[in-house]
Amino acid sequence: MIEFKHVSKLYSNGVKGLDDVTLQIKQGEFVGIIGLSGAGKSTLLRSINRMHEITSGELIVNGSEVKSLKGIELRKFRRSIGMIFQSFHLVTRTTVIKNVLTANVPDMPFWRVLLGAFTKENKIAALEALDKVGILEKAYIRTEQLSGGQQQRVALARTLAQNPKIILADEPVAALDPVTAKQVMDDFKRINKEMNITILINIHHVELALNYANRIIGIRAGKILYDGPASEVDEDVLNKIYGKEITKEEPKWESIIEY
Ligand SMILES: Nc1ncnc2c1ncn2[C@@H]1O[C@H](COP(=O)(O)OP(=O)(O)OP(=O)(O)O)[C@@H](O)[C@H]1O
Repeated sequence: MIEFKHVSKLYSNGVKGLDDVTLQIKQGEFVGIIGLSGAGKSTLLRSINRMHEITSGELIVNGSEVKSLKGIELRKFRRSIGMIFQSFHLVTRTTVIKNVLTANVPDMPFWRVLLGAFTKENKIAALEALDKVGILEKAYIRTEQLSGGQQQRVALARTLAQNPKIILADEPVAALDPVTAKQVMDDFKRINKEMNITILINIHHVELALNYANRIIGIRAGKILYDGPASEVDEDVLNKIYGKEITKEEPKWESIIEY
């Protein structure tokens, strides 16, 4: 359970990243966070694993008050939350499996890290994670030889190898073409359903958000303007979030519906 109670985030330049946010997200939910550029989507997402510090209010994640975590506790907490970025964050000069195995580094003795001596269990877990995202056969290929979509799947496998309860994905498909974006969203959906991992995705593409997420959080200037089922997001809700005329079906995404 993720619980925001009257959470605000004031950046040092005076910008309100979050403005009195109160919401609860239960284990296993698939949430799409939408809003204009600069609305506060990343701030909301990144406050959950304390990449951003909140300035007031209370944020409780799986029973831990995020603000008060320190040292080993904070590291352990962060390990229970996977993070996926738009730009994959992989070491492309090395193999796919080595990238996935790096998920274990924080728990390994230093000598093992130095020697790159991963245990048999680590390797099996890495291969299982690659299997879950459908790219097991790429395990021993250099990562740079993979397409953008495949690289995002490697990033997802690395996160899964960490056994997270929550995955935070910050614009995970923004750098991908529409067809590949849909495939990566399918991976998120499957992982959410089969493993009951909570998924929170920041996403610019409204139609993708509505098709994949069960719940939509619409944010504007740090304030939550909509929080409810994806099925109830209509054009009035979108106008409120975006402050302009916007339709549910953006033309450029039409092609992938039929794909
Ligand atoms: N480190 C920072 N220092 C000062 N202001 C910041 C910082 N990070 C973000 N902001 C400001 O806080 C507001 C919310 O930013 P945030 O990155 O959360 O928005 P976003 O909705 O994720 O935008 P985008 O879709 O462009 O990524 C913006 O006005 C932004 O300029």
